[in-house]
Amino acid sequence: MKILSIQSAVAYGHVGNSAAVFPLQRIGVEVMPVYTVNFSNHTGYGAWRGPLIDPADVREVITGIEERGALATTDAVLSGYQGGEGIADVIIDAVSRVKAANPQALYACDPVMGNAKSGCFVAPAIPELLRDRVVPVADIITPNQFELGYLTGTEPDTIESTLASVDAARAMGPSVVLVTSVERPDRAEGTIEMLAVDDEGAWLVATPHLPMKANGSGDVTAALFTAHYVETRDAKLALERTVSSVFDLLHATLDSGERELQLVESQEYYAHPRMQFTANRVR
Ligand SMILES: Nc1ncnc2c1ncn2[C@@H]1O[C@H](COP(=O)(O)OP(=O)(O)O)[C@@H](O)[C@H]1O
Ligand SMILES: Cc1ncc(COP(=O)(O)O)c(C=O)c1O
Ligand SMILES: [Mg+2]
Repeated sequence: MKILSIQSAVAYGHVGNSAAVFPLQRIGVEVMPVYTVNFSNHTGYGAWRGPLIDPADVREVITGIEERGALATTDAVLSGYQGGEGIADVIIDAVSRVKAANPQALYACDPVMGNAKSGCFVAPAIPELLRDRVVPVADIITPNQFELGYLTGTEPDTIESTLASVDAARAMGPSVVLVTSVERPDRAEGTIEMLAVDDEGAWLVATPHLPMKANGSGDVTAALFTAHYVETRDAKLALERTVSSVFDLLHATLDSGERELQLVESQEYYAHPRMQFTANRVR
């Protein structure tokens, strides 16, 4: 499998492509990482250095890949943190070029905006661009509950209202929706959930809620889910593999006492997910 992954890069730590590429490679995916920013570290530190990449330069890199003939064998495009507002058009254009070369290819958009705790952490124009231009051309989206609410102008809360928000998102274009960090009021105490919905149904999986918030967990989640879904076209199985790997990665990170994801140390959890959680059909 080959994935064109258009995301941020950081030198220190693991978010964006610096979180997505290695787990994908470890499960055997050929990744073509294209960078939208080249930062020293993620923005959660409050201070960082390094450039946003000019959208024209991002486009050039993709054109160069196209000239190698690689788009015809690209199975998926994955996009995440965009940095500047000019990147949305570059992503949309890349998706149409990949789909022209390989009509079977899927586009997975992780609509990175923020989360319920920190609010929005991207440039002000990005959420609207995602909602109005990018998400409508996606096949798969992987919002957290906060991002799902923004995209659909709803307030997902219970399982019923979250499913209704997912239906609103699916009406915008994407047929597959993975909602991360679902925190419905009536969940089992001490748990956090993830919900995957496609044409075949909807599945919810719960794990213990660990006392931590690691930047990049969403980026690893989006990458693994995309690869597993593209491989199996089975939302339940893709969800169970993803949640297994991500939970063990986060647990190892918590145990380490480090702030950054223990991405490399956790490599066996991607290659051989323990499958310790079962997803339940909710529709
Ligand atoms: N504190 C936590 N405890 C357990 N799992 C977590 C925790 N934080 C994140 N996760 C897992 O990682 C997934 C993606 O993380 P999330 O925080 O939703 O992404 P993002 O960083 O994009 O907001 C969640 O759905 C959940 O499965
Ligand atoms: C440069 C960069 N890319 C990506 C992300 C997305 O991280 P997350 O997976 O926590 O949504 C962040 C968040 O801080 C970031 O600063
Ligand atoms: Mg995210």
